[in-house]
Amino acid sequence: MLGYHSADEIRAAEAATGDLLASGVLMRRAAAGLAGVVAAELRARRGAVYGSRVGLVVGAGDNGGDALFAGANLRARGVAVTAVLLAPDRAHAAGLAAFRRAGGRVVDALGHDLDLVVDGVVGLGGSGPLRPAAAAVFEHVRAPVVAVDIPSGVDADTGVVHDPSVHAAVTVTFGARRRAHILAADQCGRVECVDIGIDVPGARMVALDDHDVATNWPVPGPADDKYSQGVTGIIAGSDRFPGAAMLCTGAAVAATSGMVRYVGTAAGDILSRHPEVVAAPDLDSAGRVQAWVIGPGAGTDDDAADKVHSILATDLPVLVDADGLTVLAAHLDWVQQREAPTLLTPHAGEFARLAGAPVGSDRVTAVTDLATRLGATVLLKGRITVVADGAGPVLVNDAGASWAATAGAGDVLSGLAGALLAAGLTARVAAASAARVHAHAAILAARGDDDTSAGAPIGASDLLAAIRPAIREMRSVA
Ligand SMILES: NC(=O)C1=CN([C@@H]2O[C@H](COP(=O)(O)OP(=O)(O)OC[C@H]3O[C@@H](n4cnc5c(N)ncnc54)[C@H](O)[C@@H]3O)[C@@H](O)[C@H]2O)[C@@H](O)CC1
Ligand SMILES: Nc1ncnc2c1ncn2[C@@H]1O[C@H](COP(=O)(O)OP(=O)(O)O)[C@@H](O)[C@H]1O
Ligand SMILES: [K+]
Repeated sequence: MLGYHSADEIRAAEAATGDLLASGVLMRRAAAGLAGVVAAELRARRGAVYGSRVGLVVGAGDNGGDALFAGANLRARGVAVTAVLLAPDRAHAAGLAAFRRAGGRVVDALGHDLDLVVDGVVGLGGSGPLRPAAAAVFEHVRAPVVAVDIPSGVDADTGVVHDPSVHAAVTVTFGARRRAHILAADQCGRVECVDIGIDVPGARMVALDDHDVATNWPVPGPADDKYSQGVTGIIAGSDRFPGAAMLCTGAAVAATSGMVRYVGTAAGDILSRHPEVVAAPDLDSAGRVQAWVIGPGAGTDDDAADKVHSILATDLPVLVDADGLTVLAAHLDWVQQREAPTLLTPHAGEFARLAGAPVGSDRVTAVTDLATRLGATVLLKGRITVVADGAGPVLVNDAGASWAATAGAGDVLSGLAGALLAAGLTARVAAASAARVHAHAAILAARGDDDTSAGAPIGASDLLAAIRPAIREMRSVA
């Protein structure tokens, strides 16, 4: 599990070091770590550090100070280092002196023959987009960028990527990861965290890793039978959308052992593809389950609404998705009154219906607020999945690729997460674990049989077929 911290948490941890901060020791450590990563990057990209060319873009604060001290360190390793100072009068004085002493050159514009560019414009102190002077410099940069702390123009806490902003190949951070490092993962590139000897508190934002997912994933034990592992109930599909029921039910079958029950009009299609599913025409004859998934392709008419109401009136864990969420938007009290766990899995449009306003740029706060208001766990879909229950740390998952942005992929996700709920995982862990396996399955499906493949577009059926391989791969690391 990796933690991600807010700018305030980092600043407090730095301040708590007292002298180390005031004397500049923290900055020297940060700069030494930064120079080490830049050197390793040069070695990897061109085979040698000595004789390579690095450009620094230096802002007015300590972020620029890090870059200048690192520049001095790189000079000592035989790197030709030039620096553009965006605010020459306010550049970090000690850093600039060290840089000059080491033979670094201050220039008006970066050369075109650089091996790497270091973005030391702004870090935690930044706000808004890159300002025009900085943007003008980066407009001509073709070399890969190593960002100091955070790519400039990216908000440290919300991960909002302003325009313009820096797109980094590598981001080097200090002491602990910032929230932007996962919320704007694509903009940050590879993130390297350098130890500078600060103590950060437990993170309020975390990401499960493959090992966490694998150890939580329910698999049958010696004493298990088909009932003991939790039976998943699925209410999905309609005459218009039978496919949603197939995808959702198929995902639940693939996710866990035990049993999946299905209620709805797509029973014929489902049984022909998944004969292990136990289907029933209505709720009364459905049999017992340990968690329900309701909504994918299920329609929004009165009958569909009645079903959502009845299911939410049970004391079982319930996952509501898709059409179920549209129904729910007019009856939020059905969720607010519940004692049992409720997991809602909206995409941005469904989120806006539930919350009464668009997600906005601060996705984490928006999801946390809705979860708190409803007393439910909310999973907001997208490249970066955000899961909040208003109580514990927010769980975030970076899909790492966007192949899952395809119709029906959400139905697969709800089947997966619902099966984990039925197996007894908490709503937050079920949601985050499902998101991670779903994302990995999308990558495997896009890659096909060829490990080296750059990938090709997939449909949700391909994603479904890759669920088991994804679980296998994750379990093999645990
Ligand atoms: N405090 C410490 O001891 C340490 C701080 N460190 C570095 O210090 C950074 C924080 O330094 P500061 O608090 O001085 O702040 P920054 O250097 O991040 O930014 C402050 C400066 O950037 C300007 N600025 C703000 N937004 C801008 C934008 N969008 N475009 C262009 N310029 C903009 C501001 O006017 C201000 O002059 C961290 O991110 C980290 O890189 C590290 O050296 C680790 C130790
Ligand atoms: N840009 C993206 N990158 C990665 N995954 C994405 C992206 N956009 C959407 N997804 C994922 O794909 C699925 C889409 O779900 P959804 O929008 O509900 O589609 P549908 O209702 O057609 O199934 C979700 O699991 C979501 O997290
Ligand atoms: K930066």
